[in-house]
Amino acid sequence: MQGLIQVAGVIDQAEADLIREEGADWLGFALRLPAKNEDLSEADAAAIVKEIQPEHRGVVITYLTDAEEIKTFCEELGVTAIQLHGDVTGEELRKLRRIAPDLYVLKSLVVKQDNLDELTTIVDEAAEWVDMFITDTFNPATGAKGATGLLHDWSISAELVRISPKPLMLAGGLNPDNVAAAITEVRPAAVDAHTGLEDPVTRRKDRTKVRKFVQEARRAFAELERGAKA
Ligand SMILES: O=C(O)c1ccccc1N[C@@H]1O[C@H](COP(=O)(O)O)[C@@H](O)[C@H]1O
Repeated sequence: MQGLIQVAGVIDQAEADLIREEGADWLGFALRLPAKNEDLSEADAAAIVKEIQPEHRGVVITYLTDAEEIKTFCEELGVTAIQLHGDVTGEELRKLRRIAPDLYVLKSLVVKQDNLDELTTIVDEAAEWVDMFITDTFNPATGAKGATGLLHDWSISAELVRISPKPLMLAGGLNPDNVAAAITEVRPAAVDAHTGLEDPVTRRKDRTKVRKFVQEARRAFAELERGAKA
């Protein structure tokens, strides 16, 4: 699982193809969000997921918090991984593991200014029931907990990497120009980006940005591994 690259916010088949062609591992589909501002329909997402080959993986990014609803939704879409950005309780995470033991669960840790203690408690309570954590940035101006395009204090994510018994994916404002530095500083198992890979005018993924993001991330992960072996 070390050195994994996810690109989030898939809009359509062409974008999914672009992301796979440029070498990212996982594709994130943002669905069932509170503001109902999804980029694609659930039917379109299911059709794209169906075509994803085993070397890649479709991940649903959502604010759902009810274990039964999450399980049913994943089955409907045909996905085997879910990224939970809502305030899902430990009880629901435990239930989800019980009713969907093969579902790969990522739990978000929303980084604010001074909430390391709060996030540490979430890691302690949730680690048994999830497969990976993802740190993402809170935007106090909008209340958004993901796809903000904003960086957060990487020292918080680095500390969470140190204390977490489960691997951690770093997200929040990553782009081709900062992903290598982020990997070097935080030492995550995975990275993930959405808005930093888009063309600002069309709001679609920019092939050159996705390519450079993947290249830079692969290079930085390889350096980490070399350092770990030395
Ligand atoms: O991708 C989305 O639309 C989304 C919506 C709601 C919550 C999370 C979402 N995406 C996640 O946020 C990170 C960071 O985004 P950005 O790079 O800062 O724009 C993204 O990678 C998704 O995992």
